[in-house]
Amino acid sequence: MTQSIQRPEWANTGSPAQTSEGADEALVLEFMSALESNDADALISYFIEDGMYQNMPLPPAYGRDAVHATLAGLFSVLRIDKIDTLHIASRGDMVFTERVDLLTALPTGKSFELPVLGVLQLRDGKIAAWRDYFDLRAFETAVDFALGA
Ligand SMILES: CCCCCCC(N)=O
Repeated sequence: MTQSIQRPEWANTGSPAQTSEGADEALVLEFMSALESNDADALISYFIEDGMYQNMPLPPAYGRDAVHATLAGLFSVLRIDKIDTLHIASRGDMVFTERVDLLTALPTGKSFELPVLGVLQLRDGKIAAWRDYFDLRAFETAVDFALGA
C-alpha cells in the first residue's frame, strides 16, 4: 500500500529530487528512499566501515556492526512507511534534510508523521555519519509505544 504524507503548507513547492545539487545530495535522497525497504542488510551498504548513526534522543551507534544492529532493532518494532524529504541542502561533505517520516509502531499499529531534521556526513560516496533530530516524546505518545524504554 503506497502511503502518502500530508505536505505541510510551509514546505517549498517542487521536489528536492528536482532541486538537489551534486552527488552527495543525490546519494542522500536515494538513501532516504531506500529506508522504506526497512531492510537493515541493504541499508548498511550505504555506510562506511566506521560510520555512526544516532537518533538523537537515543544512544549513538559507532561502527558498521552497531549501526546494522540499531537499524535491525528499529525495524523489529517500527516500520518506515514513507520518507518525505521536503528540503535538502549541503555544504562541503555535510548534507541537511528537513523531512516528514511516516512511521508505524508494529506493537500498536499506530502511525505518526514525524517531523525530522536529518544531518548526514558523506565520505567517498558513502555515509560516514547520520544523525536525526526529532521529538521522541511526540512520537511515542502518538503511537502509544515507548521506543526509548
Ligand atoms: C522514532 C525513532 C525511529 C526513527 C527511525 C528512522 C527515522 N528517522 O525515521
